[in-house]
Parts: sequence; C-alpha cells; structure tokens
Amino acid sequence: MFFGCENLSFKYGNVEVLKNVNLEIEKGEFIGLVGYNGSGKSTLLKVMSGILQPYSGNVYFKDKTLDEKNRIKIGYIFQNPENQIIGVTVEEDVAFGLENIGVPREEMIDRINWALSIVNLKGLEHADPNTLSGGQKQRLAIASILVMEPEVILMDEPTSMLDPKGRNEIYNVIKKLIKMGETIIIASHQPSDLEEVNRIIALDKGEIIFDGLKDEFYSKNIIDVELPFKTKLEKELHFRFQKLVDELCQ
Ligand SMILES: Nc1ncnc2c1ncn2[C@@H]1O[C@H](COP(=O)(O)OP(=O)(O)OP(=O)(O)O)[C@@H](O)[C@H]1O
Repeated sequence: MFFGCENLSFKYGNVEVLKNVNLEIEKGEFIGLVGYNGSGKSTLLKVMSGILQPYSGNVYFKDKTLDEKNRIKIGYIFQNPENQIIGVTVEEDVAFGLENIGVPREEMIDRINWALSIVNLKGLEHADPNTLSGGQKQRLAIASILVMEPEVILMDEPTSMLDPKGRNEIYNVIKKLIKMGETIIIASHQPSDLEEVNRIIALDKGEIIFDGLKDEFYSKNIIDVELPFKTKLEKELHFRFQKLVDELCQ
C-alpha cells in the first residue's frame, strides 16, 4: 500500500473520535475529506501524519508502519498558518526544516528557491512573515512543507481562515501541485478547494460513511459540504458561543 490505514481508532481521553477507519490511497491521488464540524477530519489527518498516535490500528506508508523515520515523508498543513510559521524571515522559515536535517547549504538554497517559486513567493525572501497577507502566510506554510519533499501532503482546511482572494491563491497552488503529481488529501468545506478532487471520503462521528467518486458523492446528496454544521441550530449556537468567548476575552 502506498499510503493508508487499517482498523484505525483514536481516543481523546475516553472519547473515541475515530472508529475503525480503513483507507487505501494511491500515489498521485487528490482526495477531498469532508464531514460536519467535529466529525474527526483534523484528528484523522493528524493521526495519518504521525502528529497523533493511533489508539489502535496502523498507518502505512509504502507498506511500512508509519514511525519516527518515515513520517518525514508526510507533510501536514495546518488550518491556521500561524501555527506553522516560526522563521523571522520568509527564507528562514522555509529553511528551518532543512537545517534540522542537515541539508548542505548549496542544496538548501536551490530547494528554498524551488519551493518559493511554486507558491509564488519569490521576491519576498527577506520579508517578515508577520507582514504577509493570510493567503501569503498559508502559501509560506505550504512552501515550508514542500521544501522537505514530502510524498504525501495532508491539508487541514487550508483556506477556511482566508478571504476569497487568499482562497484563490491557494486554489492556484493546489492546481500546480496536482499537475506535479503530488498525493494530496484536503479536508475542506470550500467547494473551490474540492473542484479538482476525484475521490471524496466523508466522515461522520469518526466513521467513514462514503469513499468513492466525487460525482457519486454529490448525486447521492450524502452531506452538504458547504455547510460545516449539521443543523441551523448548531450553527447559531456555535456563533453565539464564539461571541461569548470573544466578549469574555476582551
Ligand atoms: N484536543 C482535543 N481534546 C479533546 N477532544 C477533542 C480535541 N480535539 C478535538 N476533539 C473532539 O474530537 C472530535 C473530532 O474533532 P476534529 O477536530 O477532529 O473534527 P473536525 O471534523 O476536524 O472538525 P472541524 O471541522 O470543526 O475542524 C470532536 O468531537 C472534537 O470536539
């Protein structure tokens, strides 16, 4: 198996949020992971990237169990690029992972240039990441992952915090990555993120409820991908709670 998992379960404390998930992913596939809020999308991607350890079952990469050695081949893009940016300049940020694995300077420069050109950030090498727009920050986060030459890229709602311009920038980068033959799983509610997707995996309460072609998924009307909440009441409560938290934090 190129990439996937077998009988994967995950618990936060006593609460099981992934139940017996089985997936087989071929090299070069571009897959959409959908599901309502809390269905387990982020958790699944985190377990499949090795950030979280399974409660039971296994993640496989090229027929081997995912471990400390081979997890470097799986790149994970966070929903919020701020979680991923650590460098004082764009260039330093992209260099960070390469420095950690001791890549020689000449090769490092070539790889950084290559990654920044793919995400269209050439010319901003010396910029302070804090001064970048949301779309530019997310593109920087993608460059920092790409430079490590991952064989699988897992994207966790990479455009949910962006405005339409930023979303479009990421969409263009994704299109480029697909052309390059990258293997990508993207968790998203944004129809534009899912435009080029062939296969959809839908999660509900930590279980796979659909795994198949996108057209079949839409025709069966399995879940409304544009609505991250199951009901209007859930959505209303979410935003009221958010407002309350914001007020308390002021
Ligand atoms: N750190 C945590 N500790 C305890 N429970 C958690 C934690 N993170 C997530 N959960 C719970 O696990 C379940 C799955 O959450 P997860 O974030 O994986 O879902 P999701 O589909 O990615 O949701 P969203 O679309 O809101 O990001 C939810 O019930 C959530 O409340």
